[in-house]
Amino acid sequence: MDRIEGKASELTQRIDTVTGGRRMRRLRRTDWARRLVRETSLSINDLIWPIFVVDGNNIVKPVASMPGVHRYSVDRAVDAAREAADLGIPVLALFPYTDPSRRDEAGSEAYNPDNLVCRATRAIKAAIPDIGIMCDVALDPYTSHGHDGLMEGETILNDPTVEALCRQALVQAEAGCDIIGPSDMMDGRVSLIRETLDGHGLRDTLIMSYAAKYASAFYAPFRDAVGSASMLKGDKRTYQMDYGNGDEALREAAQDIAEGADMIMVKPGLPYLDILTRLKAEFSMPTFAYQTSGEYAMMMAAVGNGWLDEERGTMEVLTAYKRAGADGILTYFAPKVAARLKAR
Ligand SMILES: NCc1[nH]cc(CCC(=O)O)c1CC(=O)O
Ligand SMILES: [Mg+2]
Repeated sequence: MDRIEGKASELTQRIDTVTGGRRMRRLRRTDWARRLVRETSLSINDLIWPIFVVDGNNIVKPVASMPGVHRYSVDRAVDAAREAADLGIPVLALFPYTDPSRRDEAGSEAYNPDNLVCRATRAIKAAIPDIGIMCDVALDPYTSHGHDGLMEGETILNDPTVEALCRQALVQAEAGCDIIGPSDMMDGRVSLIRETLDGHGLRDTLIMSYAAKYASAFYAPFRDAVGSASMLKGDKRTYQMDYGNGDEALREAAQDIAEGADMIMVKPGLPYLDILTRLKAEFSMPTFAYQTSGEYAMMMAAVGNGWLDEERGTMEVLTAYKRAGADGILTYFAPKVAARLKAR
């Protein structure tokens, strides 16, 4: 009775008046309450781990601009896949480092059925059949000019590139790749890739299109990792999207979905969370985000300097991706995050 009749101080009365007595901090007081009302949680099932593969044997070679990230020879990529499967990571995305000697103007190594990515796919599938394998479709790891498409003078040709991409997707799918990820941003490629796969009886191979892929400064360390940084002449702004545009991402995604994409992706991630939210709200498709090499490098540089706590930083950022609408995230932090989530 005392408490009910007890008079709060004048300050408390004023705060009760402005808040209507609804004190927001009540739900934040304890760990159990915070966990109870948390709207979004990150799980191991949300993670796709991109790894770099390289020719040779028993090689695990660090990528200088991405502390903690390595290039693996096929045998060691199989070990990485086993580690990923043991952690419960659903999918591994493979990217090849291609020696300059294997590159040409046409990027023809892209559709060599025995190229590095196909060999890695076959080896991983044979050893660990239950992990999903995703392969990038774009010519940049294979071209001597570092572009995603075929070049004529200064122009990146759309239609002849699409033909090459179809051949690339086919050798990857035939090698056992589960998810084809066209990252090239040519027009019409999703539909022609679907047609090619179906025409070869590969109706179960999934397509995750890089639907909204922006011309970004945040790919720089990746280009180092696949060896195209020093090759690249000019930039990719005639095919990747302009970072000032949001509506265009909706039109891009609408096209890719109409053409048969099973899943769509936004890339980069952190500077484009608004795009992620809009695409998820508009299309209700399985929607993914790529936490790019530049985002990874930025965070790891701060971690290396002692300016950012890696565990807290990664959990916060990856959860933010999910809150924004991502069903999953391609992230170089995947194995570390999965190990921490598993240990909880
Ligand atoms: N088409 C190639 C490709 N696929 C994925 C990335 C970037 C990945 C990353 O930065 O982590 C790129 C680079 C680019 O478009 O130049
Ligand atoms: Mg498109």
